[in-house]
Amino acid sequence: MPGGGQEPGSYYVGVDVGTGSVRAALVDQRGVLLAFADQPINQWEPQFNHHEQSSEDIWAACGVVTKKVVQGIDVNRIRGLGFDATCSLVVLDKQFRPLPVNHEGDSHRNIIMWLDHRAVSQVHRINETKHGVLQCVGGVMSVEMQAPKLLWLKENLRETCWDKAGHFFDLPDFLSWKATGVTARSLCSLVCKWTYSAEKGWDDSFWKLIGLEDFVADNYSKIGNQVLPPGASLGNGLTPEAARDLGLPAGIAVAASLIDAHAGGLGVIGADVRGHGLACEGQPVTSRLAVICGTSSCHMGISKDPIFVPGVWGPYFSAMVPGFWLNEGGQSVTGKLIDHVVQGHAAFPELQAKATARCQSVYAYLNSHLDLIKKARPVGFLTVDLHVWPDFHGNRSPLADLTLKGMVTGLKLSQDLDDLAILYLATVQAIAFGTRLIIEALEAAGHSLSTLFLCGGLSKNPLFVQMHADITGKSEEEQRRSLWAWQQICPAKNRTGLEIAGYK
Ligand SMILES: Nc1ncnc2c1ncn2[C@@H]1O[C@H](COP(=O)(O)OP(=O)(O)O)[C@@H](O)[C@H]1O
Ligand SMILES: O=C(CO)[C@H](O)[C@H](O)COP(=O)(O)O
Repeated sequence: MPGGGQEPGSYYVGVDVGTGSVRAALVDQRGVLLAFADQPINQWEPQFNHHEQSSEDIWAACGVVTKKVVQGIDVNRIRGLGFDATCSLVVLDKQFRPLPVNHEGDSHRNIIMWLDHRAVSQVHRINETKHGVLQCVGGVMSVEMQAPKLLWLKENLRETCWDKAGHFFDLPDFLSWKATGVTARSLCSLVCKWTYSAEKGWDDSFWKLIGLEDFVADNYSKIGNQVLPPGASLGNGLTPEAARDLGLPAGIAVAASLIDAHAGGLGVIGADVRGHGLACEGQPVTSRLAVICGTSSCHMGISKDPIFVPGVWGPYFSAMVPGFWLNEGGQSVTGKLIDHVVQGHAAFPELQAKATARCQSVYAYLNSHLDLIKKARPVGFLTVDLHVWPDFHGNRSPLADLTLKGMVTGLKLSQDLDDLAILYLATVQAIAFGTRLIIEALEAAGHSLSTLFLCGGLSKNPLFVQMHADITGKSEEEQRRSLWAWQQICPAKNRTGLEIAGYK
């Protein structure tokens, strides 16, 4: 039984729907992690830049992981459930059934994923309007946000999808609806991805100007006209049907959701750093930058007053830490880019065989291989003749240019394991330089940052963490002490951390 020893008073379940998998955690009332489970989810790429998922597939995966983490406990001690997910667009008809977001008419694939870049002409036209709401997303709307995708559906799938649609959800809000039957949306998703304003609500002039006056006409019922702060309790809690699906007791409290990067940012930015002799101890929470690095990387910086950073999303009020403004930098593909570069190399089969023989991940093997070939100088010098520009999927921040492409200079005729290891290193360094570019943009606009706090899959890669310290750090002393890789988020410590920083 998880947690052993003294029976805690209460349990809480958190579900994190990432790009590649669904994860669930069971924690007690102190925030101590008691159990963890993950379950892969399907992704479809029917054509280049079209990325789709299934809401039914994701909900089923949620049930697999929640049932696993509550095995062996008294489920009647479970007090609450919360969801976070990627900001993908879920489409349902008026009876809440999935609708196809593809030309094949496959309604099982009813999600346009966050990294989908199909709506290029739509987002170009939206940005050409120079409408005022664009000042809340760094001046340029991303093709990955919801308005361009909604316009694409109206212009391309009018009969098979748009005219039949009853509900458009951000994925985190779909999950809380599925759990409670409540269609209220979270302030987090609507403010960050839909142009909703916490103080003014929807801006009719924006939706009319871009050709989506449909939403204004029905008072935004399809995209949400009841908005709650993240963490607010929804309706009567978990419905009996959802309780059966998830293996949890009906009626437990279900929280209004968060986008995945915002949940990771909230968990990390308030980390309790006392007693580690770190430079950031006693520094304000606004001097911390949370970097949620997985398939993508999201750079979450908060401030007491709004800061406009050209090319960086936000400023968003109370979208992550209540009472604070949020700026979100980002790199659309980081883990995905490293996987793409490594798996596409001619020496990958040899790498895979050697890593398997050593019972290591390919990244652990590559990291040790780099140490083997680095000779006398620090490993970072191995790429003195090889450089990567990482914008293989456009530049999210701070250049905010979806047309940019990736680049590699310094290639030779050889394609052996050494070449693969050095190309992998150059890619990791390029991503760290991208983070440095985002930090410089944030600081030029008014942020004062001293420490990076990493979480997500890439924070398990010591080379990725070290290159971020080396490339973004200010001095040798600060480099060693300034980066705090928080791989195991423990809410109890973070709650204490937020109290340290003076924020309850
Ligand atoms: N132990 C590890 N070492 C190196 N890279 C890792 C490790 N674990 C996960 N990753 C990378 O992190 C990315 C997935 O990040 P994760 O946060 O787990 O998922 P998601 O993006 O779905 O939220 C993938 O690119 C994967 O290769
Ligand atoms: O835009 C987002 C957050 O604002 C996406 O949800 C995020 O970039 C995807 O996260 P991950 O890389 O963990 O799958």
